[in-house]
Amino acid sequence: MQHATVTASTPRSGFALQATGVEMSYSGTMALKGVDVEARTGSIHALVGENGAGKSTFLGIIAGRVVPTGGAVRIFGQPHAFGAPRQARRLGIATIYQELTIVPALSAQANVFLGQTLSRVGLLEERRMRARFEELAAQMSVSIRPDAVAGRLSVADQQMLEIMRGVQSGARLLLFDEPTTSLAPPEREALFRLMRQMRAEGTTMMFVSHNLEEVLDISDVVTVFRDGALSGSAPRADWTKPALIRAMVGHDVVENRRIEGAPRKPGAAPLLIAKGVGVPGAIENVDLELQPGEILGVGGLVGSGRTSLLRALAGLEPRSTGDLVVDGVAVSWPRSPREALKSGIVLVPEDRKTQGLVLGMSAMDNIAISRFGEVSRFGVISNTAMLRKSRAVAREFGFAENRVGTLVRHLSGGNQQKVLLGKARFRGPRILLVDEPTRGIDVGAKDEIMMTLRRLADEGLGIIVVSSDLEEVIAASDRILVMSEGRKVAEFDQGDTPVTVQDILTAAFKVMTHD
Ligand SMILES: Nc1ncnc2c1ncn2[C@@H]1O[C@H](COP(=O)(O)OP(=O)(O)OP(=O)(O)O)[C@@H](O)[C@H]1O
Repeated sequence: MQHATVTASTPRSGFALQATGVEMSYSGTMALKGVDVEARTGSIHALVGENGAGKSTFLGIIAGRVVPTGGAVRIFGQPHAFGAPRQARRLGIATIYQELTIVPALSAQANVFLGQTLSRVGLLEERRMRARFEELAAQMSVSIRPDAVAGRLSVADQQMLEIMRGVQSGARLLLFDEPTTSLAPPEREALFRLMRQMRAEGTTMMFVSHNLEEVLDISDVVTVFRDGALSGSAPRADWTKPALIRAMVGHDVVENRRIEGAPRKPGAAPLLIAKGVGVPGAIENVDLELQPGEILGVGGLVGSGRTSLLRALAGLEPRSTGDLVVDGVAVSWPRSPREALKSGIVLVPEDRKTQGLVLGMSAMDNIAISRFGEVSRFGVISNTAMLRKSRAVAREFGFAENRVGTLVRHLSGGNQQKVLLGKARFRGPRILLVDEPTRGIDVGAKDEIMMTLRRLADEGLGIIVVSSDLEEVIAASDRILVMSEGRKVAEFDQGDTPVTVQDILTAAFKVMTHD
C-alpha cells in the first residue's frame, strides 16, 4: 500500500534525488567541488570516502540544513529549498545523525516522537504512540523501555532511538549519517532487516558509512567521494572492497591487520590490577590485570557493560566500587576523572560531542586545555608552545597539522575523533582507556590510529580498548576480555592462539543462553 502511495506522488523520473554540480565552500575550504548524485526511488545508496571528503556536507545539503554555494537538487522531481529543514521534512526527508540529537531529559518514547503530533497528544494518542514504539522496538530487536530516561541509555540505545525516530517520521527519503558505528552485530542486522523492508515499501535511503563490508552488504549503489569530488559511482555489483578502498584513498589498505607489539617481558609486574569492579545495575565483580606495554581488548555485545567498566576505572561512575592497584601500590578507588588521572588513568570517551570536546574551541585549545602547565610559563600561556605541542600530538593520530587552529565544530566527525585521541594523549596517561577509538574513522586512518596505540604501548603505556568492531579488537589486542550481561565471561591470550570473532561471540552468548 505504502509503495503505491509513494509511486503515485513520485514523478515519472523515478528519482528520489537528483543533485547536479553541488558545490560547497566554507570560507575558502571547498568541501564539495561540484558533485552529481542520483538516487532512484526505493533504493539504498551508500556514500563513502575518507574523513573530510564531504559526505556529511552533502547529506546536510539534502537535509536542508546546509545551503550550498552552487548547484541544484531535485527531490522527487521538485526543486529543493536549500537551508529550510522544515521544508525538507515536508518533501519527505528525514535525517538520522551521526552525532546524536537525543534530548537527554526526555523519555525514550518522547524522543522517538519528538516534533511530531505532539499538539494532539491525548490519552489515545499516548496509547498509539506507546504501541507504535513497542512495535518499532520489536522490529529492531531492542529492549528499551518507553519511559526510560533517554540520557541514561547507552550510546547504542540512543542511536537506536535516533533511528526509530527517523523511521517513525514516515519519510520517503531517509538520510543516515553513520548509523551503525556504535552497534554490535545483532543490532546492525536488525537495522539492515528494517532497511530492506522499508526499501521494499518504496522508501529511498542514502547512508554514509566507513564500514565497507556493510556498504557492500546493504547498498544498491555506492558513490565514492574523494576530497570533495566524485571519484566513482556504480551499482553494488560493480564494486569490490579493494576497488572501493582505491577509489577512496588512492592506494590499497589492508584492513584490520594484526599489529604485534614488542615482545612482552615475562613476569613483568602488572601496571594495573582491578578487582571486584562493580557498577550498580551495570557490571558486577569484574577482575582485570594490565601489563605495561600491553593492549587489552574488551569484547562483548552492546549492553554487556564494556563502557561501564571503562567509565568506572576512569572515575566517571560515582557509585562504582572495587580495589585498585597501580604499579604495585594500592590506591583508593577513583571517584572523579581527576583522581583517576592522579593514578595515571585517562579515558577517551565514546561520545565525543557531549563528553569529550568543546565544539566552540579550536582543535589546538581542546588538546592543550587539559594541561596548561605544559604550555605555559609562570602562569602565562605560550601560544608558540601550544601550537608546537598540539601539532605534535595531532600528527601522531593522523590529523592534519595545519588544521589545529580550526574550530572543532567545523571539523568532520572523523577528524574530531582524532583530536579527542590527541587530547587524551596530551594528558600524559600511563593507562589509556579507549572507548570506540575508530568510531567514524575512515579505513586508512583506522590503521594509522591502531598503529599509534601500539606504538604508545611499546613505549610502556597500558591500553584498554573497547570496540564494537570485534575484528578490530582481535587485530589490536594482546589479550581479550569478553563481557556479557555485566560480567567477565572469558579471557583469551592471543600469545597462545589467535582468537576469532566466533570465539568471542560464543563466549558472550553462552552465558546469555544459560541464564
Ligand atoms: N561548518 C563548517 N565550517 C567550516 N568547514 C566545515 C564545516 N563543516 C564541514 N567543514 C569542512 O568541510 C570538509 C568536509 O567535511 P564533511 O564533514 O562533509 O566530511 P565527511 O566526509 O563527512 O567526513 P567524516 O567521514 O570524517 O565524517 C572538511 O574539511 C570540514 O572540515
